[in-house]
Amino acid sequence: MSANPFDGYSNDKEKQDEGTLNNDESILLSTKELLSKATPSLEFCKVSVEETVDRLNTSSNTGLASAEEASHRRKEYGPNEISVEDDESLWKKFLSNFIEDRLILLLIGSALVSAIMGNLDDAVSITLAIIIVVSVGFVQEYRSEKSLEALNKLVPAECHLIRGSQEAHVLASVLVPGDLVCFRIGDRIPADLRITEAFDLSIDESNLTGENEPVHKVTSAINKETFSYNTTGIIPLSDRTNIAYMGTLVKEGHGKGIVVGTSTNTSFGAVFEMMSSIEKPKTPLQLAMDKLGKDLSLFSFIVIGFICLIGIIQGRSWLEMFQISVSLAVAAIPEGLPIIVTVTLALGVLRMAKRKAIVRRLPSVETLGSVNVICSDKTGTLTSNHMTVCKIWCLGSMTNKFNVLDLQKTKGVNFKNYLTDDVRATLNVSNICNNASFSVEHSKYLGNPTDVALLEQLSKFGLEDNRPNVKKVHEIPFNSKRKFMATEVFEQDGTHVLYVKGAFEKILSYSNTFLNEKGKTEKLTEAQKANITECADSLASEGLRTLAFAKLQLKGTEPVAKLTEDMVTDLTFTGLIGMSDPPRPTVKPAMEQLLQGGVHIIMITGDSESTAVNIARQIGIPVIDPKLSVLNGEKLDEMSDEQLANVIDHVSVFARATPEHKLNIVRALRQRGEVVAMTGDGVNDAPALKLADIGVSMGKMGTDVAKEASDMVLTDDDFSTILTAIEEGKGIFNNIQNFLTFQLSTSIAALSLVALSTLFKLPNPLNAMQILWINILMDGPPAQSLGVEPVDHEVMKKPPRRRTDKILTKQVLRRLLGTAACIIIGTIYVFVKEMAEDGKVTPRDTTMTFTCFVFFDMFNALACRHSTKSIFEVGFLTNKMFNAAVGLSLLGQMCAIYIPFFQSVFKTERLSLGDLLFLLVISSSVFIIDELRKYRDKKNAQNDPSYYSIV
Ligand SMILES: Nc1ncnc2c1ncn2[C@@H]1O[C@H](COP(=O)(O)OP(=O)(O)OP(=O)(O)O)[C@@H](O)[C@H]1O
Ligand SMILES: [Ca+2]
Repeated sequence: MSANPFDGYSNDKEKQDEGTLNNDESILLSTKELLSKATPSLEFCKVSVEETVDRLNTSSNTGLASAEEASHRRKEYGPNEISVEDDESLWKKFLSNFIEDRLILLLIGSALVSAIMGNLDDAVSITLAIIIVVSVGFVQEYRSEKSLEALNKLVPAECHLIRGSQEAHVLASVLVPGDLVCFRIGDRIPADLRITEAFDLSIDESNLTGENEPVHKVTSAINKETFSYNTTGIIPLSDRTNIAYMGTLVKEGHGKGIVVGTSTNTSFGAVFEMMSSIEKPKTPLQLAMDKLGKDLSLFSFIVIGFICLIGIIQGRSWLEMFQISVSLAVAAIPEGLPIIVTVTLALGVLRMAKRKAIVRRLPSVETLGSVNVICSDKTGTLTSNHMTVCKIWCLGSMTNKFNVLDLQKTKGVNFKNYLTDDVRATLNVSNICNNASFSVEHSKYLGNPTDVALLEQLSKFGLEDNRPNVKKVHEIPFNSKRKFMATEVFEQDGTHVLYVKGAFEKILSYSNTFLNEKGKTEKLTEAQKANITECADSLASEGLRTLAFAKLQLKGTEPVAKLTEDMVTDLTFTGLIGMSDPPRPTVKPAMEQLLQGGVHIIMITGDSESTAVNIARQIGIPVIDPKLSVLNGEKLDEMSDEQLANVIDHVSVFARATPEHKLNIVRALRQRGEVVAMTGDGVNDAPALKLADIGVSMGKMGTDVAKEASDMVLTDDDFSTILTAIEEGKGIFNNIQNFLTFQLSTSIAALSLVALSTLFKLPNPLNAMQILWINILMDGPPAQSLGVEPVDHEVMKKPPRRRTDKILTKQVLRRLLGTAACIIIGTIYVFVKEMAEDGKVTPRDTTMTFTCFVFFDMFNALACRHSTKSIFEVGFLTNKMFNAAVGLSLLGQMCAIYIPFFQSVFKTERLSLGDLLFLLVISSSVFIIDELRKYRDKKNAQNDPSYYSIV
């Protein structure tokens, strides 16, 4: 659906098996050539960092010198955006509609035949009708295109830029060659970069190369000789290991790079241009509508063929039969159906965007109404991921869990007095083992929120950022699987130290000594370890995220050759820090509503059990018995998939979960046939977001990786927006059912009317032009306006729709057949009555029949605004577009019977006021009968609490 340059195609989405095309392989094959195009990354991967800096006249520390320089370059290279121009002109598109539709061609043919036979009147009217039919279709198609285009602009890409030694968070479109960009785990690369700094960096390039394994990236230049075997002399993309490509995702570590190529000068730009020419696969609903359309066409063709045959056997005029048949075909075949569905979906999605939920893949709209399990991660989704350090605890100076340094309660206290050696050391580890950085522009720290919180509290103790005074040589970056981070540095005096911070169980299991309040290292006894664990648990059960800090004196004056995880052992524990991250205020009420609607909610978090349970209770996720309702990562590891599937019903909190656990949980749920929504913000959520039926990510604070993997982005980061989205999703579905009821009943009525009159040897009650006009009502504005009916909030009371439920349910079919029957009987009655008066068919008779049908249709549309509620409950004024569409249609009908020119086109006559009133009374029957049905259903369902809509 998207033409967003930063929205790559996913190539491993399991949910694509639902009938949508997965033609990635062919895309990749055909893009191979494009990718070997010589982009700047090819030139720069062969040269050193220094030379890159030189050639682009920039700096690998401070970036481009000034904003003037940048704007100068921007003039030369243009903005870093990829847009696809549609070069076909509107006129061409409009004209092509006349030739592409075979039925329209037939109509044109019949107009020509009429003209040749000297029947100029007919020829003119048919031509006019054709122009109107095509124009209405064209306007709708154009609207659908425009609204789809608007969808693509909803999620702009951002990046972390250093320019003139100032750091800032900016839109990716401002980048120019020479700019210095920082990126870390979870980010999307904003342009083609020559990497200048890399810490354990690996990047997922699958959307460019199709290779699923992330590529390890380095800073050193590529040696030309190594690739001499390649006849073209072009180094393959996957071998340019010092280049970070635009649109790829950082899977591990962090680094910096200099922009070498922007917009179309990147490899992604080349692929994108090609990709945008490929049509997006249709959604299951659209496919179902296409199929329905085809089935109906076949059916109508058979009926029309039959009518035509009988008519000719009866000796009616060839030309008249031909015209009637073709117009009937135009009318009865709901060619407008798929397009109305698309417009309804697209408009619905735009409406959702206004309510802060951006749908990235159209099919999710259909799934929203069926969600019955929501898995949510905690940090950043249920909480705001804005951490504040609350408590510090060190073994030496505080000894037990009742004695904790509380940074919040003791206001007005001078914390400098509490700087015992172990507290100081803990703060120092939290400072050095940290990747957040200060942005002057935003006057705050940017980076991982945990890291940011740790730096923010230093000033309370009168401490400054000590990182400029040490030399960092290696790092093991934090990730959710590892759950710790380690930094190897040389202090100013040359001491060689490893600083470590992370989940307290981890750090504690790697420690065998601790630092006491005097700064002496002591052996850590089992009892003391138990004491630390108890204290960490006590902090966590207050809902605090609890980290442990430790260090290790390293030997030697040279950096270790390679810093690996197994070197993180025999650590000296320094202390614990607890940070608060309170739940978002809107989460609790949203949870209540979801639970009421029968949705099962599961929290899956990387945080500890106690923290998770505390937060779960705060937001109203039921944790009745922690033994049954809470599972942690270790226990999960011991379980088979089957065991997991068996217990999952009772579990509401999963703690210490790794990304794989999150994935397994979602998989287990889906295997049980549940429709799962997963919400998340972090890199650790991405795989599960992808697998879930609907992945929902946070737009403001969420990582690019999570957004990329998700189907829907919440731009306000507010969990309760999911409710809105589900509501809209259900509403859209109802609207589609409603206009289907309207369209199909009209279509069946028109078809049957002509068929019956032919069968009973009556003259045709409607002529070709009249049928075409009815077609415009049926396929055009009135039908479309039913698609924008505002959502009824009560839709949330309805239980989730089953995945397998059809759109045309028995109830819908029964309803539309009933309506059609009513219209047919009413119209035939009027026709026969008029005809009986003088014994032959006069223009007055057809005018009465024609107007009767149109009035019927308008009342039918009114009845179709809601499937179960009376229009008096829904309100006559709640859908403005509907009133406008119906008003216009009626005005059109009046023109058709009162204005001489149109009278000659439609072969009509003026009717008296009495006639109109008579027709209104007859045609309102369809509306009254439907109101009675609604009343009866409501009465019958009075005792059913979930009753909202039986359709
Ligand atoms: N920057 C960091 N450095 C070191 N350790 C960290 C860092 N951030 C988090 N941790 C530790 O790792 C644990 C797991 O973090 P992880 O990112 O997997 O999940 P989370 O963010 O706590 O929760 P959720 O999955 O709900 O978003 C945290 O509870 C914390 O103890
Ligand atoms: Ca998270």
